[in-house]
Amino acid sequence: MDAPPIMGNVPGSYALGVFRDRHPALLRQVREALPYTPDRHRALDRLADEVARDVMEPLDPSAHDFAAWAEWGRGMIGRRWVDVPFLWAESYFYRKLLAATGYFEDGPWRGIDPFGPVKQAELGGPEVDAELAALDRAAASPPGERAAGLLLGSLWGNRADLSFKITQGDERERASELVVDDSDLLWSLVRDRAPGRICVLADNAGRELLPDLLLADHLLAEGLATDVVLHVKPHPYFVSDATPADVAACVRRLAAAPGQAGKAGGRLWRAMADGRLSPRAHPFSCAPLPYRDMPDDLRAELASAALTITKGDLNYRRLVGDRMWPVDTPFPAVTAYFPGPVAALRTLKSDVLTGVDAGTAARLDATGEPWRTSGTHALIQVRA
Ligand SMILES: O=P(O)(O)OC[C@H]1O[C@](O)(CO)[C@@H](O)[C@@H]1O
Repeated sequence: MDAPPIMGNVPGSYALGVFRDRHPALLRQVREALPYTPDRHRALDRLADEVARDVMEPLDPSAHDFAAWAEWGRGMIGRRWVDVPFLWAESYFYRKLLAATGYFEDGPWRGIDPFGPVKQAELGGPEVDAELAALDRAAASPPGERAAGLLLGSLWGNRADLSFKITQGDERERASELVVDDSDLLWSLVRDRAPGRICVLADNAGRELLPDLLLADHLLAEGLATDVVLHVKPHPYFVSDATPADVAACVRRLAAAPGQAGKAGGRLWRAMADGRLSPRAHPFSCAPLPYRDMPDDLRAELASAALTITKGDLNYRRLVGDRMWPVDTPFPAVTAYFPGPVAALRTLKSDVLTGVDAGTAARLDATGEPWRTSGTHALIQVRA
C-alpha cells in the first residue's frame, strides 16, 4: 500500500509555494537576524542563487555529514529542488542553510543558531507570560479537565511555529477545529500501561515546547509515566525546531516563572537531574527520511515506550510518509510499522493527511478555505 510522494513541482501546490516564497523569505530573515561577516553573506548569496536557479548542489566534501547526505541523496543532488520528494528537499534546504551560516565549520559562527534571535524573542515575550499564568486558573479544575487542557495546550502549541509564520497571516486564528480526536483512546492507553516510558518526538521550541514540558510534568507527577524521553533535534532545523539548548532554556523559563508554572519548572528541573526526563538528540531526528526508515537503535528505544507522542506537522509527514494518501486511509494501517503505540498531535500545515472520514473532508473542502495547510485545523490520532 503506497501513494505517490508529495513533490514541489505541482503548479499551485502548497509545496511549490514553500520553495518559491518561503525559502527566499527565510534567507532574507536569517541574513538580517545576526551580524554576519562577509564570508557568511557570500555563502548566503550562493544559497539564494541555488534556490533561484532551482538546482540542488552537493554539500562541500569536507562537511562532517557529506557521506550521509550523499547516501540519502542518491539520485537527488543535481536535480531541481521541486523534482524530488518535498520532505527530502525541504530538509536538505535547512542543512544547506546551516552550511551557509557556518554552523558546523571552525570559526566564529560554529554552533551559533541562526534562528536563535527569533526563538529568544518568542520565549521572552508577553504571550508566554500570559500562557503560563493560565496554569494558575487551571489548577482549580477537576483533574480530568486539567489533563485534557494540558493535552490541548501541547496540541495547539504546535500552531506557534516560526517557520510557518514567515508567509502565513493571522487567518489561522479565525477558525479552529479537530478533524480527528482520539484523545480518549490516548488517555486510556496511557492509564492502561501506566506507569511506563513515554517518548515524545518534539517539534518546535518556545511556545510549543513549554506546553510539551508541562504535559511531561503532568505524566510524571501523576504517576502515569516512569520517565519521559524527549527527542529534539541535534541542530537547528525548520527554523523553530527544538534543540537541547532550547530544552534548557524552556526549563529555565518555567523554573523562573511565578505560580504553578514555576512549581512545574522546579519539578522538571529535578526530573532532568534524576533522569526521569531525558532529552535526546538523535541524528535521525534531522534526517530527510520517514520514520519507517529509522535506524535500529531508535527503533529499540521507541519499542520500549508505553506510548510515543509525535508532535507537529513535520513529524506527522515523517510518521505516515509524506505521500498523497486518500484522506480516509486508516492511520493505524500507515503506522503499522511503528515499533509501539503511537499518538500524533498535529496542526495541519501541509497536504498529507490520513484517517479523516471522506464526509468531513468534503465538508471542509466545500468551505473553499485551505484547511489542510493553514494551521487552523488539528488532529489527535492514535494507533494503540
Ligand atoms: O513545525 P511543524 O508543525 O513541524 O511544521 C513545519 C511545517 O512547516 C513547513 O516547513 C512549511 O509549511 C512544512 O513543510 C512543515 O511540515
